Amino acid sequence: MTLALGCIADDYTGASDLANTLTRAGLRTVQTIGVPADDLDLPEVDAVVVSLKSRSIEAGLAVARSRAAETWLRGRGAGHVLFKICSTFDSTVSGNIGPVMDALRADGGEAIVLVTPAFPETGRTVYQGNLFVGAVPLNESPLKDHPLNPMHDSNLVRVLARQSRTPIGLVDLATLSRGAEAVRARLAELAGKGIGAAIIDAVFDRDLETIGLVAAGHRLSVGASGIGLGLARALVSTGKVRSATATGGAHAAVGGPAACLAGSCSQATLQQIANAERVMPVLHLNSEQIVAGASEAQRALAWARPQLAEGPVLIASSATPDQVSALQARHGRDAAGHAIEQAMADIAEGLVQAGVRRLIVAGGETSGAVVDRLKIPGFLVGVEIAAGVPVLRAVGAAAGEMLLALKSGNFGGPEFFSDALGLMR
Ligand SMILES: Nc1ncnc2c1ncn2[C@@H]1O[C@H](COP(=O)(O)OP(=O)(O)O)[C@@H](O)[C@H]1O
Ligand SMILES: O=C(O)[C@@H](O)C(=O)COP(=O)(O)O
Repeated sequence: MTLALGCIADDYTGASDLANTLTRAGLRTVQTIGVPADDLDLPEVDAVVVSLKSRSIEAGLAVARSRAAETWLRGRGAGHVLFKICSTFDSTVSGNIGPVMDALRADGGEAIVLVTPAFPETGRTVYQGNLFVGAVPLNESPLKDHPLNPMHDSNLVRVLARQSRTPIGLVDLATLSRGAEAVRARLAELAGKGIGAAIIDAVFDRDLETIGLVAAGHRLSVGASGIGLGLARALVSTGKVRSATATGGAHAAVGGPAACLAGSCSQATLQQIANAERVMPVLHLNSEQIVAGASEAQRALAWARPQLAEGPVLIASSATPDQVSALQARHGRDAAGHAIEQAMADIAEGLVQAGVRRLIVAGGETSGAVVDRLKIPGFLVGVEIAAGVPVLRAVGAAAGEMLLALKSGNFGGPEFFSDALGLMR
């Protein structure tokens, strides 16, 4: 297998979002969980997205894991590596976008790296280096209340500079609108001043195509699905990849009981859970009990098991920003998040033991904990449920044939759970 594009995603929902985008743009793509073992049977593909759970871990560990993924991808011929981050630039002052970018840049010997979280299809646009989520700047969006990495600054040049060892520059929309040569000239100018990374504006998909053409001439780029789209289109338009329809075998039905788990506390997910209450039984977990070590997972399983034959169920820990802050004030942010993620993993494991073969998980960190517990080494990409969320078919899972959907907290329409179930047969 010789890869046209190697990708390292800092969480599992983000990885499936990118794998979906690359697939739709004509690249045969597989998503792996971590660096694949040598005996994992991967199909012939153009792109591999290695999923890491590295967004919220200690920066040194995120760097080490990202480097291991990079070595594997480059070893399979990937001339370009995309470090996939969140379209809302989820990170903290200590990382992990800056430290990972710095390390991969040093490894690849890149003078300057293009960085953009723009993903216009989901309302993420960047103008003058400021990230907008829909109509509002990042710091006014629901991301200001994220349980793990609240975002309080929409100026990404500033945000990345705080995390990175290199000075950060800007390629603005006016330059971008003059085309690929103008962008290359601006990058050369910035690199000449010792600037090692540049946030690049992007508002429309056509902007991403210009960015993709320029980025494809480099060894590394950093961004969300939008830059993935640009890179994929560049690889197809320059003939480096022959456009494919879909990776074979991703679409067959698996049947069996279905369940949904929600650990995301995003506004979008809270609305989706409220709407799901009209069409399926929903259990709201007691997060205080989970953190106290009580057997909430067993209670949830006892509640779910007798109902699985009747239809799908949804189990949620999701809470409003005030409730999340109150729990964190009592137990600490990391301890609360970790305990709830592990409870979700316990529940997922129990559900699969009870026969569930179609599983929808809302939340990136939550998905990471669940997929790790289920020991799923990789996914093929199936149909798109909503922008950034495909149906995934597990490859090499301990439980055998399974379909999953890993939903970024912020993605999906108001009826996401029903929409997903309708497509996961
Ligand atoms: N009720 C709650 N109180 C505090 N934290 C919670 C609660 N429910 C879930 N969490 C934690 O919030 C985090 C949500 O992150 P994640 O799953 O990545 O969702 P998103 O995709 O919205 O970012 C996880 O660490 C999860 O365990
Ligand atoms: O780019 C995005 O917004 C998503 O692909 C993503 O990374 C999702 O992260 P979570 O919101 O933490 O699920």
